[in-house]
Amino acid sequence: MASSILRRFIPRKTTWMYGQRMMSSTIDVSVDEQTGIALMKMKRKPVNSLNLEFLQDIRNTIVTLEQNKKCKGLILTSDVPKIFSAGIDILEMYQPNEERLHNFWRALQDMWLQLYMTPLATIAAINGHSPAGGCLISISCDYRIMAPNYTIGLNETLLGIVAPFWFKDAMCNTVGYRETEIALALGKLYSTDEALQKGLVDEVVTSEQIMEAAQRKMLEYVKIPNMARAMSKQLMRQETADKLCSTQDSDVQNFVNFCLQDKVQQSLGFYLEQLKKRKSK
Ligand SMILES: CC/C=C\CCC/C=C/C(=O)SCCNC(=O)CCNC(=O)[C@H](O)C(C)(C)COP(=O)(O)OP(=O)(O)OC[C@H]1O[C@@H](n2cnc3c(N)ncnc32)[C@H](O)[C@@H]1OP(=O)(O)O
Repeated sequence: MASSILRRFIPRKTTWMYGQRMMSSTIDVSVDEQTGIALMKMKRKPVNSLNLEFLQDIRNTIVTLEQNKKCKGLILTSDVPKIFSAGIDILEMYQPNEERLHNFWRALQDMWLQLYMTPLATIAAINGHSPAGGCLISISCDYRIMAPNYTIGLNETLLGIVAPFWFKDAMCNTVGYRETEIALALGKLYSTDEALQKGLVDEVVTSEQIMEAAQRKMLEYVKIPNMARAMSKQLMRQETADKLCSTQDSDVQNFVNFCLQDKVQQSLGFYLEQLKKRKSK
């Protein structure tokens, strides 16, 4: 399965395990050993934005769960009200330290490869807004359930930046070429209903029902013989993952060069200002 990918990365250990519970400062995980279903709640306040350490924590958690023989499925959700994840922490890209910027992008790549190719069945219970990197996490799961009145999409162009090819590939694999082309150009944030209509999410239920719906669907997944299910996933996804695996270093360098451009820094600074202004209105 993803073992060729997994062997290449040895994650930093920051997640603690107490019996069936794992904790870090940004993630809460519990494993139900009867059903084989793990629940991971993201809790990096205020908006679950993805910084270097948070990305490493997410990846470590997936690795640890993969090593737990009793765990077959993972439900990802948020503990922050109304926000699944605000995507990449913009402060990682704005006025960055160059070495950290390298490490940050590598951590994002590694987290994505781990999540996208994990042999665990994965369901995103999207209980809040899910722009950009939040959308990437969602579309990297096997199944998506979303609560009403939130938004999801790859809105990078609105920040004056560009979704990398592997975000684009994951989106294309989910909603198709033409929809992705429109979505990326316009930085489209879909409402929950639009997302369902376009196949960006698979199911819509109320916030109150979302965990029950995710558990119900996950029971369907974990009932399937594990190896057959995991190999089918690999069949669908390996080619996409390999595209990044074979170009990880140059992808990091492209990202760093892109971010360090004055124009990009100006756009990010402007976007951050807008976020603050919006808040004070
Ligand atoms: C070659 C390739 C090059 C580049 C590729 C880069 C790919 C990038 C991928 C990304 O993920 S970029 C990030 C995109 N994310 C967004 O655009 C989301 C922006 N945020 C929002 O829209 C909203 O904050 C919200 C998520 C809808 C939540 O709204 P709410 O009203 O509940 O909160 P508020 O806006 O007041 O935010 C609280 C607090 O958090 C800060 N914040 C929000 N999002 C981010 C973020 N992504 N990174 C860092 N900080 C963020 C916001 O400024 C507020 O801060 P403050 O309390 O200090 O004012």
